[in-house]
Amino acid sequence: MTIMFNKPGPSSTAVDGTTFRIRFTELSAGYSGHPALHELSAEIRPLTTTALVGPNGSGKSTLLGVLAGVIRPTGGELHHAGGRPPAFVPQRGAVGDALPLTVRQTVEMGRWGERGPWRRLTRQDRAAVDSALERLDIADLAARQLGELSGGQRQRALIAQGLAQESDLLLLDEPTTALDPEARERIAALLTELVDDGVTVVHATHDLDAARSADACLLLREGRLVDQGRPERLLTPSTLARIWQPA
Ligand SMILES: Nc1ncnc2c1ncn2[C@@H]1O[C@H](COP(=O)(O)OP(=O)(O)OP(=O)(O)O)[C@@H](O)[C@H]1O
Repeated sequence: MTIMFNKPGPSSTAVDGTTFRIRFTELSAGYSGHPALHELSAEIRPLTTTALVGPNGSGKSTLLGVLAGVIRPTGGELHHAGGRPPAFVPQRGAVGDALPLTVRQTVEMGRWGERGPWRRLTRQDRAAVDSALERLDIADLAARQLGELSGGQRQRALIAQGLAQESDLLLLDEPTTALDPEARERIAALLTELVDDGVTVVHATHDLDAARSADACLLLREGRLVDQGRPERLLTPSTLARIWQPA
C-alpha cells in the first residue's frame, strides 16, 4: 500500500499541469480484518465536485475517511497531487453534543490545524471563521451552544468548521442530510461556488439532486466502484435501480 503527497502547490490543471487532485488505484480498506472497500480505482479532477453515491453500507464514508487520511488503506495506492491537508467534515462530527461549545468556538476549531488549540487566533483566523459563519448563514447563531441547535443548524456549523480550514480539498459526509429543502439547495450552490474559489469538493450523499449538480459521480455498491462519470449519464432510473436492488 502506498500513500503519496506531492509537495504543496496549486492544484489547478491549468497552473501545474496536474490532471488529478486525488488518484487512487486498486484501493482497499476495512475494519478489523473486515473488508469495506475492494480495489477501487479512480481520479478526482482538481476544481470539480464529485459525489459518492450508493446505498447504506456501500463504503462512501469509508472512502472519504481513506481520502481524508483517517482510515489507513489495506492495499492499493493513494496519491494526493499538491494542495493542503484535506478538510474533512464527517457525518456526525468530531465535536460531542455534551461539550459546552458555542457555534463560534466550534468553527474556530477549524483553525487548530494552522494555529494549534492553545494559541490565540490571529486576525486572519478570525476572518476565516467570520467568512465561514456567513457563508453557512449562521453568523446570528455564533454565540449559541452547539448542543442546543437543531440538527440542520448543527450540520451547517460543522460544514463551517470545514470551510474555516481553508483547504483546497473539502471532504464532506452527507452534508445535506437533516437540512430542509431551502438549506439543501443553499449547500448545493455553496459547493459549486467553492470550486470557483479554488476548492476541490468530494461529498458522500443520498441526495440525488445534490449528486446531479456535481461534476462527477462515483457509484458504489458493496464496497466496489460500479461506475463513474458525469451524473447525467450515471444517475438514470435504470442504473439507480441496479445499484439499489438487493444482491
Ligand atoms: N467503525 C466501523 N467498524 C466496523 N465496520 C464498519 C465501521 N464503519 C463502517 N463499517 C462497515 O463498513 C461498510 C461500509 O460502511 P460505510 O459507512 O463506509 O458505508 P456508507 O456507504 O457510508 O453507508 P451510509 O450510507 O449508511 O452512511 C459497512 O459494511 C459497514 O458496516
